[in-house]
Amino acid sequence: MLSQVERAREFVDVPDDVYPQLRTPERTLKVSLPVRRDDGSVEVFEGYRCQYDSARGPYKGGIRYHPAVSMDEVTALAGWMTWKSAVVDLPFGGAKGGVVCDPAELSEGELRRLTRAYTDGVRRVIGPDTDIPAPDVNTDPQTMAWLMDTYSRYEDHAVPEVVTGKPLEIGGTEGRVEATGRGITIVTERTFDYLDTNLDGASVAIQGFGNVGSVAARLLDERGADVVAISDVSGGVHDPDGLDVQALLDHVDTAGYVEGFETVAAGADAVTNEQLLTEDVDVLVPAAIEDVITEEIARDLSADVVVEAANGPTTAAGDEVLRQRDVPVVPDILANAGGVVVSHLEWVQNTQQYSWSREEVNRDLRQRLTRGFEDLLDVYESRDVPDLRTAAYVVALDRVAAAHEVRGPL
Ligand SMILES: NC(=O)C1=CN([C@@H]2O[C@H](COP(=O)(O)OP(=O)(O)OC[C@H]3O[C@@H](n4cnc5c(N)ncnc54)[C@H](OP(=O)(O)O)[C@@H]3O)[C@@H](O)[C@H]2O)C=CC1
Ligand SMILES: O=C(O)CCC(=O)C(=O)O
Repeated sequence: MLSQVERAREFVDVPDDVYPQLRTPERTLKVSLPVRRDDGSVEVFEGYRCQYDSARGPYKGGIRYHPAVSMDEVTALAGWMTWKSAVVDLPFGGAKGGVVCDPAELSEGELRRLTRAYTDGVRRVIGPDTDIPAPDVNTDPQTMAWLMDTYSRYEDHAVPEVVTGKPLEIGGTEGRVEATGRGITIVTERTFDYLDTNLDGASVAIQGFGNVGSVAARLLDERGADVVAISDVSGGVHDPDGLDVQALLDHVDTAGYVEGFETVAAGADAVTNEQLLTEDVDVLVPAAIEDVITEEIARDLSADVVVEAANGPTTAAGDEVLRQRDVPVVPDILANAGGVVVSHLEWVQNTQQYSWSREEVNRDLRQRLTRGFEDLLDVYESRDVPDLRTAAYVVALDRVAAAHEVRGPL
C-alpha cells in the first residue's frame, strides 16, 4: 500500500509535514475476546480495529473474520479504505477490523457471541460519528445486526447508524448486499467503453464466489458477458461457452462449495485457482483475498483487463509486471468502492430517519462510480502517470492531503 502512495506522491504536491502523517495509522486497537464455545469451554480470540485516517470524516470500513487476519493486514486494509473513500469523494476516512478465526468451524451461536465480544472490545472507539463498521470477508448483515444490537445495549436506545450493511428490518438500505458486485459491473462497463470494446459476449473469469464474486457473476452474466470460470476456496469450474451462473448458485447453496459443479453441469471442467487466474479471457475479476496475482501469475496472466474486486489482490511485484506488460488494471480502490458508496447512503438515511428506494440507491451508485472513474481518467490522460492505479492514488492523495492541509498545521 505504501509503495502505491509513494509512486503517486511524485505527481501530487503533498506538504512535507503532511506526508509522514499519511504513512502510519492514527490508531490500532488490539482486543482479546473471550467466547464460550458450545461445549462449555472458553476460547480467547484476537481482534483488531485499525483507524487509519480521519481528515475527511469519520473512519469507515468493514470487519473481516478469517484465520489470516493480523495487525499488518488490517492496517493495509484500513489504509486502502482511506484512499477508496477519497477517490469516490465520500466524507469518510478509513478503517478496518478483523478477528482471527475460522468461521467455518464456529456455530451460529458461537459467531454471535464472538461478534458481541468483539463489539464489547471496540465499542469505545467506534460510534455513529467516529467509526462506522460494515461487512467484509465472512461477515454479513446478520453479523452487523448483532454488532448494532450489542452497541445499542450500552446506549439504552437503538443506534442503527453505528454500522452499515444491516438487514432492512433495522435500518439497512436497499441495494447494499449487491452494491460491491453491482459496482464491479458498472466499472467493467465503463472500462469497456473507455477501451472502445464491447462487453456483450466478453469472456470473464472470477476468483471468489462470495458476496462480491457471486453478485458480479450474476450481473455480468445478465449484462451479456460470458462468465467462463468461477472459483472459491475449494477450486474452480470452467466452461468456454459460459457457465450457468444461476445453476452454480443453486449448487453452492446445497453443496456449500463450487467444487463438484463440473460433475453436474455439462461442458464444465474443474480448474485450480491458479489456472483460473491465468485463463485467456477478456476480463479477470479477482474477488477473494489479497496477494493472489503474484509476480509469477502476472507473467502468465492472459486476460486483456483486470478489474480488482478484492482488496489488494495484486502484489507489488505482480503490479510491476502488469505495468511493464501494459495490462490495464482497474484498481481495487475504485473498482470495489460500490460497497462503501451504498454504505454512505445507508448511514445518511439512518442519521436523517429517511430511506431511498432501490432504484434511487442504484442510480446514486452508478453516478458516483462513474464520476470516480472520470476523475481517474482525467489524471491518467492529463498527467504522465504510468497506470490507472497511480492515477487513482493521485486523485485520492490529493484529496486527503488537502484535507490535512486545510485543517491547519500541527
Ligand atoms: N463485502 C463487501 O462489501 C466488500 C468486499 N470487498 C472485498 O472483496 C473480497 C471478497 O469479499 P466478500 O465477497 O465480501 O467475502 P465473502 O466472504 O463473501 O467471499 C469470499 C470468497 O472468496 C473465496 N476465497 C477465500 N479464500 C480463497 C482462496 N484462497 N482462493 C480462492 N477463493 C477464496 C471464498 O470461498 P469460500 O466461501 O469457499 O471460503 C468466497 O467465495 C475481499 O477482498 C473483500 O475485502 C471489497 C469491498 C466491499
Ligand atoms: O461498506 C463499507 O463501509 C466498507 C466496505 C469495505 O470494507 C471495503 O470497501 O473494503
